[in-house]
Amino acid sequence: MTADTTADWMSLPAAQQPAWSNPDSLHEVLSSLRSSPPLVYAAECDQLRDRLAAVARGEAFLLQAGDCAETFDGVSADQIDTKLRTILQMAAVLTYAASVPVVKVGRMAGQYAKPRSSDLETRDGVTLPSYRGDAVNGPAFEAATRVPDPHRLTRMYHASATTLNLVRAFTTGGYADLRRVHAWNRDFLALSPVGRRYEDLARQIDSALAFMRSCGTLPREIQTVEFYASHEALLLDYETALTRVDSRSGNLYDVSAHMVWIGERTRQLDGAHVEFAARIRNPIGVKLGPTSTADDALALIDRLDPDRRPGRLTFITRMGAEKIRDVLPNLVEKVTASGARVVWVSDPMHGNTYKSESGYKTRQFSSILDEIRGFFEVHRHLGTHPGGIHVELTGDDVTECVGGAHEIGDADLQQRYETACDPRLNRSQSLELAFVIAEMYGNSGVGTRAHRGEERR
Ligand SMILES: O=C[C@H](O)[C@H](O)COP(=O)(O)O
Ligand SMILES: C=C(OP(=O)(O)O)C(=O)O
Ligand SMILES: [Mn+2]
Repeated sequence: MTADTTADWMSLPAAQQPAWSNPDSLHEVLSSLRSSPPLVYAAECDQLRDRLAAVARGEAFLLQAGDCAETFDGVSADQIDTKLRTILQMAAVLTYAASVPVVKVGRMAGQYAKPRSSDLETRDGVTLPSYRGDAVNGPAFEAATRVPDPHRLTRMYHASATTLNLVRAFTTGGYADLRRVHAWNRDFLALSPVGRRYEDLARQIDSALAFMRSCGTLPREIQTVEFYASHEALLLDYETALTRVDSRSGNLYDVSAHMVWIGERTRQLDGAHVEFAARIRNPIGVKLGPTSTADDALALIDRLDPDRRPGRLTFITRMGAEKIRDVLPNLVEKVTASGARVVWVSDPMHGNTYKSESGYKTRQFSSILDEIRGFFEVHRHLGTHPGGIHVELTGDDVTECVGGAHEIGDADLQQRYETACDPRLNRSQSLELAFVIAEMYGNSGVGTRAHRGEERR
C-alpha cells in the first residue's frame, strides 16, 4: 500500500484477533509478508466478480466448499486432490441439474484461521487459550502449543501458495476433464447404497456427454476448470499485509484470495472487518445468522456495495434448518425491494451444529438437507434466485456428520473424527448432497430462471 492508502481500518475495534505472543516477531513477519508476491492477481478477482454477477442475475450457481479449518499437515497431494475431486464431482452434477454454469470456489488455500465462541478451553480442570486455527496456534491441548505465534502467519502464506499451486495444476492441466469427473461419479454411484436412486440422472449425463462427443464439439470448459480460492478474512494483520494497490486501477485488492468473507462473529458495522472489506475490491461474502435483521443486511449493502454492483456482495445465510423458513423471507424481500442485486447462498452447516451424546460436535445430514430445502422454498416463493451453497467438506472418508447413505451414527463418530474445528461432510455425504439437490431441481418449480425456461431479466 502507498502513503495515501494507509490501513486505517486497523484503528477500529476488531473482534476475534489473537493476543500475539511477541510484538517484535509479529512486526518482522508482517514486513516480510508485505514484500512477498501476491497469491492471486487483481484481474482474477475481477473475473470472479463477473462470474458472481451472473449468479446474482440468476444465470449461474455458486458452489463454495472446503474445510472448516485447513491445517498445515493437510497440505498434501492426496488430501488436496481428493477434496478437489469431490468439489468437481459435485459441480458436475449440479451443472447438469441446474442447467447453468456452476462457479467453483474453494474454502481452500487460506482457510487457516478460526473465530471461536470462547477464548478459553478447559479440559480436566486445565484451562488454555482456544485453538484459533493453524495460522494462530496448534490444536494440541498443551500450554506452549496454544500460545499464538506470529511465525505461523508465514507458514499460512506458504501453505496457501503450495495449495493454490496444486489447485491450478489440477484444474488446468487436463486432469479435471468433465468426462473423467463424470466417470468418478459413476464409480461413486456403483458403490453407494443410494446409487440406484440416481442412476437415471447419471444416464442422462452420459447421454449429454455422448451427444457432445458425436457432434465433434469439445468446449474448452469440458477440459479445464475455472476454480477460485476463498477464506474468511479474519486475521487483519495477515490480510492487511497482503493487501496491495492494483497497478491497473489504483484500487486495493486483498491478494491472499480471490474472494474473502466476513464471519457471523465479525460483521459489526463499526468494526475493522467491515471497514477493511469496504476498502478492497475483491468479491466479498458476509455470513448472516438467525438473528440478522433486514436492517443489518441493508446497512451491510450500503457499506460494502454502495454502487449496487452485481457480483460484489454475497450473503451467505446460516440460519439453521428450523429457522430458515421464518427468518430468510423478510431479509430477501427487503433486500430485493431496495434494488440491490446480491448473491444469496445457503450455508446449511453452521446453524445446525450440536454436541452429540458421545460428546462430539456434529451435524445431522438430514438437517443440512432440510436447511437447503428451506432455502430453495423461500426463494421459489419470492421469485428470487437461490444462488448457491456453501459447505464444509473433505474428500476423505471421515465420520464427523451423522446420517447420509452410510447411516453414520453417534457411536461411529469416534472412528474417524479428524476435523480441526467443525464437523465436515465426508466424500460420500458431499456427493449425495449434490445428487439430492439435483433431485430438488427435478421437482417442479425449484431452481434457476434458465432451468424454469423463464426469460432473463
Ligand atoms: O467454523 C467455525 C466454528 O463454528 C466456530 O469456530 C465456532 O466454533 P466453537 O463454537 O467451537 O468455538
Ligand atoms: C466460522 C464460520 O462460520 P460463521 O461465521 O458463519 O459462524 C465458518 O464458516 O467456518
Ligand atoms: Mn466452520
